[in-house]
Amino acid sequence: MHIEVQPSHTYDVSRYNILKTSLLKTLLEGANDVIIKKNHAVYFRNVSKIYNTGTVALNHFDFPVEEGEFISFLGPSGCGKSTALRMVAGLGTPTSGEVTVYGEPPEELIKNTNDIAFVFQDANLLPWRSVLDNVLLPLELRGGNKKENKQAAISVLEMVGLKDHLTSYPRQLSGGMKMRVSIARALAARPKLLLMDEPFAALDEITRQTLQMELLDIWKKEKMTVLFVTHNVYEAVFLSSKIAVMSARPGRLSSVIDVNLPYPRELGMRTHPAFSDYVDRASASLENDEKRKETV
Ligand SMILES: Nc1ncnc2c1ncn2[C@@H]1O[C@H](COP(=O)(O)OP(=O)(O)OP(=O)(O)O)[C@@H](O)[C@H]1O
Repeated sequence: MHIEVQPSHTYDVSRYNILKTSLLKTLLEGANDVIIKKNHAVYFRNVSKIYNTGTVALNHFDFPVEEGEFISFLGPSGCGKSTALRMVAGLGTPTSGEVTVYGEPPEELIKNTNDIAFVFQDANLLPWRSVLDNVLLPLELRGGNKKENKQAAISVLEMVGLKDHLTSYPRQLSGGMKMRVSIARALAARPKLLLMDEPFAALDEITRQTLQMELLDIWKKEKMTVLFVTHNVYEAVFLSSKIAVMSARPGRLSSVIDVNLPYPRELGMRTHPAFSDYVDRASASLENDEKRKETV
């Protein structure tokens, strides 16, 4: 006999143990193969994506993401990182295979919940709205209590260090500040899953490092799952609990690297030999893939 168990979205240890106990009973009564599935925030199951131009952006991409992880998608330009991320946000569907978020189609969650939020490389702020009003926008679109919405927006703006700029306009902000507003806007509705597509790529190195630290703080505080697209090996190692290295187009999963460096991560960590080892492993995985491609 073969039994599969999918625990509910919210990880509840006591329920899980009761489940295990009753399964054990079943097992003793005759089952011989029990699989307890982990809670998955996102699951790419054998996903392929062929655009109508004929471009194969993803090819049999298979990757589970557990709740609470910080995952980076690392890979060369055009390998399908954004395509994969956009599908998780319900912006595009697989040609074959399946993407689920908390076991459901992402379009359903986008329609019915605030569970998924997206931060793009460009902050995409509305120039005629103040910082506070930009962050309020998605909350207003969802309706709800005006006073509570305002409180929620102010609270996330405090979290990203912008509480003194509520009435400023985007033209008065630096690139780093604009990105902070964009992150605050994504966080305002307290998503469970934050999707980030090269959010720091256009920033100078110092601002990028500061925002990386702040993002890790927020991730820990909010207990979210983060999917983060980057080309940058150092950024991937510094931020991630796990790196999904993708091969050049058509995008496949080339390797998965568990980054077992402790959190909180300090900037000084970048000079540690263990950090360099992970950078070497991720770089080697990217290079091997390039070589494989050349010999095909
Ligand atoms: N809407 C589209 N129609 C046709 N082709 C597309 C579309 N979007 C992306 N592509 C192609 O699919 C491939 C993967 O694109 P994608 O943007 O997912 O890659 P990426 O890894 O995120 O690249 P980059 O790191 O340069 O942003 C590329 O060849 C791209 O040109």
